[in-house]
Amino acid sequence: MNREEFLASWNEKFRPQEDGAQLPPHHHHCLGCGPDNPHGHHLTVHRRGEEVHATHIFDERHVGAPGIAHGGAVATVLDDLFGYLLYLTGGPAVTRQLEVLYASPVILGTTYRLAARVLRAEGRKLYVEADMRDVEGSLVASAAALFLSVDVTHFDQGMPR
Ligand SMILES: CCCCCCCCCCCCCC(=O)SCCNC(=O)CCNC(=O)[C@H](O)C(C)(C)COP(=O)(O)OP(=O)(O)OC[C@H]1O[C@@H](n2cnc3c(N)ncnc32)[C@H](O)[C@@H]1OP(=O)(O)O
Repeated sequence: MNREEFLASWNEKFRPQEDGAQLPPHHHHCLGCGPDNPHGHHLTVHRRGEEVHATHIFDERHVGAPGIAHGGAVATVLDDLFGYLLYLTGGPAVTRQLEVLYASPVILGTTYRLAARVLRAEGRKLYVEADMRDVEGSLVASAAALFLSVDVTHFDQGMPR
């Protein structure tokens, strides 16, 4: 896929998405959600009203302390989930600042439920928050982030020359 096709395919993702819809991966090799990334989390995300929701199980590829997910892997999933809110806000943005609260260990092989929402938008700034809970509903992690909207040409910086 050349540069023009790549950027066009991303623009296409920002069409309005119905409530309940499964949202498209950012791209096929995205670490958070790309189906073709063997090291990735393969996150599957749905729109639920004005939130985005996912269910996730961390595995041995994400290990930190034995049997427990690495904090960076947890942050990756939360950050990627924030990236799905962009389908609701309607345009590309990138993480400028991310803060994660680790409330309790995230156990490998265990199902967790994640939800993210936009708190407010101020010009280019998008303030977002997310939580991750076990199936009983107890909080295991939460995150707050500032995303800044960018033009699609921002992503040109990473395109092969
Ligand atoms: C086609 C699209 C595809 C979409 C897919 C995308 C998702 C991909 C997958 C998603 C995966 C998940 C996501 C990922 O992994 S995204 C990947 C990780 N993130 C990045 O790579 C971003 C790297 N950073 C940058 O490129 C630049 O810093 C950006 C572009 C973000 C801003 O550089 P720029 O030069 O443009 O901006 P600025 O410095 O003039 O600042 C602008 C304004 O912001 C204010 N400000 C700054 N900091 C703070 C702060 N902490 N609290 C409050 N305010 C703050 C600042 O004062 C100013 O305000 P004002 O003076 O204007 O009022």
